Amino acid sequence: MTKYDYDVLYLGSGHATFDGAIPLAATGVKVGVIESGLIGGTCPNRGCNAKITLDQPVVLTRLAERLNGVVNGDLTVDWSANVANKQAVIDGLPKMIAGLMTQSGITLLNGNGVLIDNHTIEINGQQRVTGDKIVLSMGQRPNHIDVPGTEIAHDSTDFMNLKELPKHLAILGSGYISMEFATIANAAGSDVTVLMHGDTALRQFYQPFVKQVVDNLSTRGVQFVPQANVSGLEENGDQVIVTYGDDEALAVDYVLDATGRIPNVENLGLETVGVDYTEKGITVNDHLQTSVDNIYASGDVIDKTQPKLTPTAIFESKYLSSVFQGKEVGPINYPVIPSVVFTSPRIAKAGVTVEYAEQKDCKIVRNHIADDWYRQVDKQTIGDSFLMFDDDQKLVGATEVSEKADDAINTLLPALEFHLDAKQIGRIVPLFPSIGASAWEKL
Ligand SMILES: Cc1cc2nc3c(=O)[nH]c(=O)nc-3n(C[C@H](O)[C@H](O)[C@H](O)COP(=O)(O)OP(=O)(O)OC[C@H]3O[C@@H](n4cnc5c(N)ncnc54)[C@H](O)[C@@H]3O)c2cc1C
Ligand SMILES: NC(=O)c1ccc[n+]([C@@H]2O[C@H](COP(=O)([O-])OP(=O)(O)OC[C@H]3O[C@@H](n4cnc5c(N)ncnc54)[C@H](O)[C@@H]3O)[C@@H](O)[C@H]2O)c1
Repeated sequence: MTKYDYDVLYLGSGHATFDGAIPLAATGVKVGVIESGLIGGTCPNRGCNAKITLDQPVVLTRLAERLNGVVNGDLTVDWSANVANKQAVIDGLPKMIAGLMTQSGITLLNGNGVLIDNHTIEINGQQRVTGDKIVLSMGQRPNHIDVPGTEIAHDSTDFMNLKELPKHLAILGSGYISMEFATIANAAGSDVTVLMHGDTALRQFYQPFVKQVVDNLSTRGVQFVPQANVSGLEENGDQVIVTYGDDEALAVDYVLDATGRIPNVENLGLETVGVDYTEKGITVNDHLQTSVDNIYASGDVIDKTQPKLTPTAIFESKYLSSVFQGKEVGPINYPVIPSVVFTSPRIAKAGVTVEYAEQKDCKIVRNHIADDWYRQVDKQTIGDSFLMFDDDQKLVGATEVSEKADDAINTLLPALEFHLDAKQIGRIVPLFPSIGASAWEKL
């Protein structure tokens, strides 16, 4: 019997918590989860699930565009209906996730938690609860650009809730959110200007592929302003004047600040308790343990080299769950974590990058996959992939730009993660015809 209220107490209820906390509680471990906002956190409520629902009509209109003449009639995206559909898809998720948690025996505690000592969290300055072990999984929040008038700009959550599409939209930054939302807004008819920080969009992805996406968006009317150096935002009636560059000004109806996300580490008592952190998040060792022995961290709030994505948060929460069940004693051993930007076409990647492979003299195979007969079924014209192999001819990296890049990279993950050799690859028989078959035949 523990002398604490809970064996494990989590701060935050996103993927960094619930994927591991649910199986943990199901084993009889006493688990509490403190959440100040919507249960489930960013991904289901204002991230992945919401965004991919808004993106679905883009996929459909692009498909209809490619098959024009085979399919007749112009498709248009109704923004308000798209937002309403998104809401209908995600509305039930907090309740569903809360149900899974409580059914497994987790106690949900509503409110803002602050560490008082290494075993105690105070909720809303009133109730105090204790845990033998504490897991910090507070995630991140949107950055606000540091210029006069920054409060006029909106974040991705605001944007996804807009009832009406802005006629002219300015997006600050050219990372994931900027490029995905530029794609969605442009397809729905908005006049989009992307004000870039430097010269490159989507720095984490292979730049020749990024160029194909940027060029495609440009032909569709999206304006990209490199080195924009935004210096201020000012309201002018219904419009916002964005000043940038050498005294240039742009009048728009709406500004989306997509200049990154910052970890939630302030005003949480971390200093009081002695939990170390940097501006990139909480410092952990290879057991996801913070500088305080009984306090762990999981998900986006960690300062780490792995991408701050849902699959990483899920893997970390499951790892901690195993540690707390006494199953796993070794350090965390991250698998290959893929990433994708849901533009149209999409860019996806996993394993070593093309640049790394070039430096290391790996064998690099380029495939112009738009030539594949299966990609011609829906008339894909943009489609390239690079496959990187080590000296033993084993796949160590892959990246693709295409409408189906997410499916193609997903399908290659077993080869990457388990270093499959030619004989093992020969034992994989994908469904035919499929993206899987098309991807495996290149190995
Ligand atoms: C617009 C957008 C689109 C995205 N799309 C994708 C995608 O397509 N694929 C992908 O893999 N990733 C995507 N991501 C990233 C993904 O959402 C995150 O990596 C993931 O949600 C991280 O989970 P987490 O549990 O670490 O943090 P979160 O889900 O952010 O959960 C943290 C929780 O902690 C709570 N909290 C914070 N402080 C306190 C406190 N003091 N007391 C109580 N509760 C607190 C918060 O309210 C929140 O609910 C996207 C993100 C955004 C913003
Ligand atoms: N498909 C996905 O998996 C997906 C989609 C959306 C978000 N996410 C996650 O959410 C995170 C946040 O997304 P994001 O797009 O906000 O961040 P990001 O890090 O991808 O991009 C931030 C952009 O803002 C620019 N920038 C930074 N400081 C600036 C400044 N002062 N002025 C102007 N521009 C500036 C950067 O150069 C970059 O282009 C991502 O890093 C990712 O972890 C993932």
